Amino acid sequence: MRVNGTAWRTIWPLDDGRAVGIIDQTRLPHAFETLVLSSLDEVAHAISAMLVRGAPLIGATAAWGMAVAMAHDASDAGLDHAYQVLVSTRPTAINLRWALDDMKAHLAPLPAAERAQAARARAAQVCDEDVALNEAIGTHGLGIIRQIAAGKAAGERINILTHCNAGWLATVDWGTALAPIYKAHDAGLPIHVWVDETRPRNQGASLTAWELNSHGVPHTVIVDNAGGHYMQHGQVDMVIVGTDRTTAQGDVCNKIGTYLKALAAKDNGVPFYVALPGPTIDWTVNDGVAEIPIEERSGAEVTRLWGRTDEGALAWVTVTPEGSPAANPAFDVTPARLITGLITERGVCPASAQGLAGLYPENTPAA
Ligand SMILES: CSC[C@H]1O[C@H](OP(=O)(O)O)[C@H](O)[C@@H]1O
Repeated sequence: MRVNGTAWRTIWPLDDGRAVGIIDQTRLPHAFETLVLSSLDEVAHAISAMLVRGAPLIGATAAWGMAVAMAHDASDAGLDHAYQVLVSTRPTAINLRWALDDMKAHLAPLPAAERAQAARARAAQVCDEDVALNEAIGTHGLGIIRQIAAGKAAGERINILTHCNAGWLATVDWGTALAPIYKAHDAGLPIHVWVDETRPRNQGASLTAWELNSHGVPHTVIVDNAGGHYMQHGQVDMVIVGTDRTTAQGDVCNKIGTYLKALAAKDNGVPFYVALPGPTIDWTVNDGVAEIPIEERSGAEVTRLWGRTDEGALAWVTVTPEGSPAANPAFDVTPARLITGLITERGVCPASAQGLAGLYPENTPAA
């Protein structure tokens, strides 16, 4: 995506794959800073500390983490160690395990001397594939937005609510939930986006708003608790969110608060769509609430906020009394029954085993 006229991806190889460059997303929106990750541990920290985040980007970063690791130690022990370090960084987004399993399958059969080059090539392919998947999601999602626009007066604003950040910053490029929005905006449709701030890490207020600002997409940042109110007052034409893991039955695990948005959408007859790239489907689980591990992050993410002071300094502030404990589940699961449709790179389908089987027949067990 372009930032001030310069085309960016969220991650890129350096030093012939012995290092990778990233955008440090913990510094946005107040500072656009890049970092060089030149060791397995630096890559692992970038994922666990959310310098990079978003299911597809976590997978892509892990793939590059394997390439960086192979450049330093391509032995069988080195391969296993790299896998274990990276797979333990964050538990919920299935893209992490998918990418690591993919890399290990490509590398394990090779002689150690060939692994570094093979890892670089496969990691680059994972990134290019992600970009293509997301652009295809954008195209299919644009069709949904056009259908919604057809039901409104010519030129009437189309209001879309999104939660967290599932934009190009959450992927290698294009994004998932925001890809249809970029396509619609670029096609000249009168799009407006309600941006959930998305406590506690404020991926909406800090990242989605920054993305939409950079691309010139009209938007309004709102508190997480305002979405239902706008739906009740006919101010939301559709909801579109991302996903960190979708089950074979169509249950969707996404940023905490997504489930509540889906309940409000159902109650108000607002179409609720999930942008879903194939690698985010976990074909081994069915019941998302029972089976998907929910990451519990530090309570300090709830009790403290990072931002810019009126004097322009970047600082942390504490918003709770000393001694007040805080709980911080990072995701929740939206049951398939609350989802209008899944927007994938292969087309749009119902959130159901049958819907997914129709688009991904190679992954569904024979009847
Ligand atoms: C395109 S998937 C983005 C997905 O990832 C986010 O989680 P996090 O920022 O903690 O990595 C959020 O669930 C987004 O919907």
